[in-house]
Amino acid sequence: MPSADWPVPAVGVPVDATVRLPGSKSLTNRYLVLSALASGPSRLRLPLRSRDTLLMADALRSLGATVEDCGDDDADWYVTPAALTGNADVDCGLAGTVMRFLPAVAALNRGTVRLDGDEHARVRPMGELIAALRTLGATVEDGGRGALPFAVVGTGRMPGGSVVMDASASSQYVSALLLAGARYDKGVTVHHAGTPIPSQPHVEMTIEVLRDAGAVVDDTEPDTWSIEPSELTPLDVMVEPDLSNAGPFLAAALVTDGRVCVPDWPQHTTQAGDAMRDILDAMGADVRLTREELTVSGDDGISGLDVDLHDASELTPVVAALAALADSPSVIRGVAHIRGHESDRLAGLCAELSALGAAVTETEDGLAIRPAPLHGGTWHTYADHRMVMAGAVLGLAVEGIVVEDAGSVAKTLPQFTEMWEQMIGTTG
Ligand SMILES: O=C(O)C1=C[C@@H](OP(=O)(O)O)[C@@H](O)[C@H](O)C1
Ligand SMILES: C=C(OP(=O)(O)O)C(=O)O
Repeated sequence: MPSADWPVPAVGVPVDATVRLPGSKSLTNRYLVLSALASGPSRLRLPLRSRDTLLMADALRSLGATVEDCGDDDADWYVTPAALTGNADVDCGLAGTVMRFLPAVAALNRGTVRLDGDEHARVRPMGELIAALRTLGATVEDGGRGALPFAVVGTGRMPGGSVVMDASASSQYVSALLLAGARYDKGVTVHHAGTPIPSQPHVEMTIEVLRDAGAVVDDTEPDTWSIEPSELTPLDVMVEPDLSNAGPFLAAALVTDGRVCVPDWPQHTTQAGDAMRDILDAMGADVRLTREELTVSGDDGISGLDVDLHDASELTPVVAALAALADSPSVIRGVAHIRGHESDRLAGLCAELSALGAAVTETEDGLAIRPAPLHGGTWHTYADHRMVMAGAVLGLAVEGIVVEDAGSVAKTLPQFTEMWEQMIGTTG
């Protein structure tokens, strides 16, 4: 994995490849948290091993849980919970799931947990979650910043109860309180008050995995979620492939008029990345899902589209790259909050696509992209894995794209550049 610049290999012929994706980041980190809070050991089969999930495993270890390799090729994780106790320093890296989920777990710990992360992690939104944790009974020392770094000072139990918060900056605030909430004395009721919560499928994912662990969750009222206090049962789960990480590979089929097949695409899933099937279809691909695999084929260019990515905002960089290569203009809406993702994705995509020759306008909640002939150049990535993936998609069609700091893709897919080169290498 290059940590420096990556000249994206151009491809002269249609790709024709089967690409097997490692496990979902969002599922792996939820399963890790639930396993560490469960009443006995759990087994996670084929979890994702990437920077975000390794940081989560380390964070839970520092609170007392054991996370060990097991299974064929040591590909699985065996997680043994323990009483959460002691003082710890947690590195959140740039992982939203660690910086949001872990404080809600740390509130159950007896001792002080100090959390910090990458430079950009310190500007990712946290304030509403910190305030909500305080309302539910936690002591959080943040020097009034409402952001990393901060410390959670725990007594070994957390009262819980009801809280109103504005989760319009990130669905992860709601997921965090629910994931830990079954272990709070009174459980948790969260009511969201604000503009519509983004990335709603991720909340549905949280509820689904909690129910798998025996939790009782009420989601019948709009914008309100309640979890009863209860034990969590140990898990034995196979982690689905990461469908958001599949996005750039599937996009390659459309860009090159080729064919890309992803085995084990789930028939039912709460992963937001599943939305890529409809997006690719709307952009002109032939998309077929069978029990065994998803196959995407392109054969006649790329159509622009008008799409609301509020529910699947992590797909924005790759969809924007496709839009810049399309035959007609596109509008991406509903993603104002991704200014608070790993980088300010709206500003970054606008600057980088414009620098290659596209006509891009940043709107209040998205991007308007008018394709134009693109030229090569450095694609800056702002330490953002999905910017690396977007640069790779552009490089399929535009000669001379150099993706800066491609190593940051390790956040969710350390093997990305090797997989990409292999996909191109399997071309006929
Ligand atoms: O809970 C999760 O696993 C995630 C929730 C979403 O966050 P936001 O609600 O902040 O968009 C998503 O974009 C992120 O990649 C993963
Ligand atoms: C937004 C993302 O990640 P997170 O918020 O989990 O760091 C992402 O993976 O696109």
